[in-house]
Amino acid sequence: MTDTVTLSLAALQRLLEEILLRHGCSADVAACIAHNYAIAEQDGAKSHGVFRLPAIVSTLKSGWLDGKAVPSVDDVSPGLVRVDARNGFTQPALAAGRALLLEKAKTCGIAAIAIRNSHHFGALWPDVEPFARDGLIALSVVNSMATVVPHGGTKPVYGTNPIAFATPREADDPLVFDQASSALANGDVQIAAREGHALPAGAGLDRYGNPTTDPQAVLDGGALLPFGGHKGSSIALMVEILCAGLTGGQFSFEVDWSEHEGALTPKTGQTIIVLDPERGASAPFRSRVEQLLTKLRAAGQERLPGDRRYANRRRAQLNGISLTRDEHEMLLAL
Ligand SMILES: NC(=O)C1=CN([C@@H]2O[C@H](COP(=O)(O)OP(=O)(O)OC[C@H]3O[C@@H](n4cnc5c(N)ncnc54)[C@H](OP(=O)(O)O)[C@@H]3O)[C@@H](O)[C@H]2O)C=CC1
Ligand SMILES: O=C(O)C1=NCCCC1
Repeated sequence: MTDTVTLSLAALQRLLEEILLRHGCSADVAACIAHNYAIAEQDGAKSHGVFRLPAIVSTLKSGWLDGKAVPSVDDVSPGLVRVDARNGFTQPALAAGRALLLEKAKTCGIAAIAIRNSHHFGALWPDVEPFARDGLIALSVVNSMATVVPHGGTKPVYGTNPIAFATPREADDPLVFDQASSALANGDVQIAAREGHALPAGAGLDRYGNPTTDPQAVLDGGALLPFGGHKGSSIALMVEILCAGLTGGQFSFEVDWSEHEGALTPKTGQTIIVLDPERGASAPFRSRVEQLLTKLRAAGQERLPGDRRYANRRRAQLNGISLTRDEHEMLLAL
């Protein structure tokens, strides 16, 4: 018996959809979330692919997250869409406001969507890459639950607060980066604990505020550090302000699921700003992007953000998505 099971994207998506339907999601929500986690797995986002399904199921069972929520979309101004996810996942809330956001960005050249009362438990690039495929630049931020200390502090206040950016290119796939503002994503700490790997130095603190490379010590009441000291800390601060202050959602430190045993997803907010480069740029935008990327390659940067992910995607499109037998059995059990 082999140690892996290979599935097509469609087959993985169907399996995830069935799990979500069985645990109380509506058909629309199940399809949207299954797509999101299947493409994350396909592109090699191990920390935000099928790995997340047990925690999603446990959260749905706890009653903390509403898998049937119907988002409400509010056309606030020529440049702003607000969406109340009504305690559902973020991705269906984004899908509900997306057409209006695109229309505004095309009309004004710039527009934003501010989503609140929303649970984002996945990777951010699936949110921004499609905007770049529609010819727009997109910048997105999400906050989560307090697991990251501010620079110089010992108590967690921030989430791992990722930021993602996508821009169209001349002929290639969009250029996309998507990164936590902490030294590591919490998902990678969980994977390190499960697999018995040490964390890199400078990523975590134990419950007493001492530096540690033990992932379990970080998970048992410890915390993560921002990447790059005060610089990552300020990015996490900005993410909180854009995701909670602006949207009306909660700061990471306000997330309180204590009355919902088994809850693991953060109810916070997400903001995405999109720009139409055809309206704003002073020179042909896409060729200017290519000039910069050519210069980076010439300067010795062999790998651009997104290269690994696109390579995984191409491999999976040819050969299917490979899950370990344990991962596949975990999904079947759910
Ligand atoms: N929902 C939430 O609240 C949270 C979600 N996350 C998600 O976790 C995922 C992982 O985050 P994180 O661990 O910080 O990401 P990584 O550090 O793995 O990667 C960050 C970015 O840098 C790129 N990159 C990595 N290595 C190189 C390199 N050597 N040269 C050039 N570019 C490089 C990656 O491209 P590539 O993709 O091609 O490897 C990616 O765009 C993200 O998808 C994020 O959205 C994280 C925190 C919270
Ligand atoms: O990996 C992380 O860090 C997180 N991912 C999903 C949401 C919570 C934080």
